Amino acid sequence: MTKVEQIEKAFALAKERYASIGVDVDRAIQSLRQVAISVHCWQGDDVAGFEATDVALGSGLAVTGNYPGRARNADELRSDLQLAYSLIPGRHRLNLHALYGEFSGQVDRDEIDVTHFQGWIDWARSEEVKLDFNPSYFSHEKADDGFTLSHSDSGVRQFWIDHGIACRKIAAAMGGAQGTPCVNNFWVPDGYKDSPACRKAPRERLAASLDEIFDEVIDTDKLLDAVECKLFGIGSESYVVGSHEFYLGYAISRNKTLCLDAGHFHPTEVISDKISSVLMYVPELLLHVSRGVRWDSDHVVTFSDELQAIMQEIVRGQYLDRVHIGLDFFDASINRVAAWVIGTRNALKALLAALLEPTETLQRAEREGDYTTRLALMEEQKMMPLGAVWDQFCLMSDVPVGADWLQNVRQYESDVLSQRNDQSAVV
Ligand SMILES: C[C@H](O)[C@H](O)[C@@H](O)C(=O)CO
Ligand SMILES: [Mn+2]
Repeated sequence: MTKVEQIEKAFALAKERYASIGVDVDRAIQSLRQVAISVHCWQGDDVAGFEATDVALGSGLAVTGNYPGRARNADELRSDLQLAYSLIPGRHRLNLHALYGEFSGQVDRDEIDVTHFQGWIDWARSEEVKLDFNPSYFSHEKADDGFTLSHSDSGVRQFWIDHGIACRKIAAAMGGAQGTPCVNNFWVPDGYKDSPACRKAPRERLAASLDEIFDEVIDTDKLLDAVECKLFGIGSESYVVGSHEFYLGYAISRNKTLCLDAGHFHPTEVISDKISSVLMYVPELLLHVSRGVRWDSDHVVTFSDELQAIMQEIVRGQYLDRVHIGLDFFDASINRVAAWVIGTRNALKALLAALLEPTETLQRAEREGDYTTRLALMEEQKMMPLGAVWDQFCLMSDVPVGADWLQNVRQYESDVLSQRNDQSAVV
C-alpha cells in the first residue's frame, strides 16, 4: 500500500469512529479550512526589523539563541515565510510590525507611511496573504527609559502618539487593499522596575494618548484596533502601565478589540479561562498564542494542554468569527522557519481536535449534572484518531504529511539559510 493509500484508509476508519460519537469529520475540516492564523513576522529575524539603525532589542523583549540564517531584509523574510506557508495547511495571514518597513535611509517612527509597506502589500496580494499590523513601541532611543505613550514628557509622548496615528493609517491602507480588516495591535511596554510612587498618572496619560491616536474614526471594514496588556516584563517587574485591568476597561469603554497574550499573565493563570468572560463585554478578541516557560519566554507553541484548552473554548463557545488567532513566539535556538511551521501546525492541530469534539454531548452531560459522563468522554476523546484526520487534511491541502516537511526545511537550510553567513543588515 502506498503512503497516500494508507492515509486515506486510516482517514476512512477515523471518519467512522468519529461518526459513531456523533461528530461530522467533513464539517470539522470545512470549518478548519476557513481559519486563517496570523503568523508573526518577527520569528524570522529575532524581532530585529529593517530600520537603518542598530538599536538593540529592548523594552523587556529578549530572544535567545544564535541559530544561523536569520532573515536580514524583507526579501529574505518573505522568502522564508513563503517556505513556511507552503508547509502549513490552509491559507494564513501575516502579522507585520512597523519596524519591518522597507526604508531607504533613516525614517523615524513618527514619519513612516504606507509607501514603506508597499512591497509587503504587493507581495501579500500576489501570495494571497492578508496582513495584520502593529506599531512598534520598543527598540528605539525614545523608548530607552521604559516609557513611551505614558511618558511624563509631552514631547516624547507626542512622538509616540504620531507613531500610533501613522500605523493606523498604514493598517487601514492594508485593510483597504486586501478587502478585509487589518488588525492593528498596540502593545506598549511602559512600566517601572521598582515600586512606583504613583501608579495613577502614567495610566491616565496612556489612556489620553490612546484616545488621541484613536480619535480619527476609521471604518472597521478596513481596520480593527486592538490593545494588548502585560503583567510584567524584564525591567518592568513591579508595574506595567497597560495592565490587564487597564486594557479590559479601555477596550470595553472604547469598543476596541482586546488582545490576550498567553504569556502575559501569572504563570499559573491561563487565557483559555478568560475568553468567554471578555467576549461578554468586548466585540472581538485577538489572541497572541505563545508559550511561556516560567515567564513570558515566548517559546514555540507546542500541542500543550493550554493550547488545546484555548481552541476548545473558541469552538465550544462558537466564537470563531469573533476571535483572531495570532501567534507570538521567537526562538533563535532552532531553525526559524521550522519554528513557524511547528507552532502554526500545532495551533491548527489543536483547533482540529476541538472541532472534532462531541461538544453537544459533553455540554448536555454537564447540563444534566452528569459529570461522570463528562469526564469519561473528555478523557476517551484524547484517544480518538485525530492524527488520521490531520494527515488527511495535510494531504488534501497539498502540504507534507507528518514530519516530511522537515526535509524541505533542511534543504532550504543548506541551499539558502547557510549562505547567510554575514548577519549584519543586507539591504
Ligand atoms: C513583538 C510583539 O509585539 C510583542 O511580542 C508583544 O506582542 C508582546 O507580547 C510583548 O511581550
Ligand atoms: Mn504578544
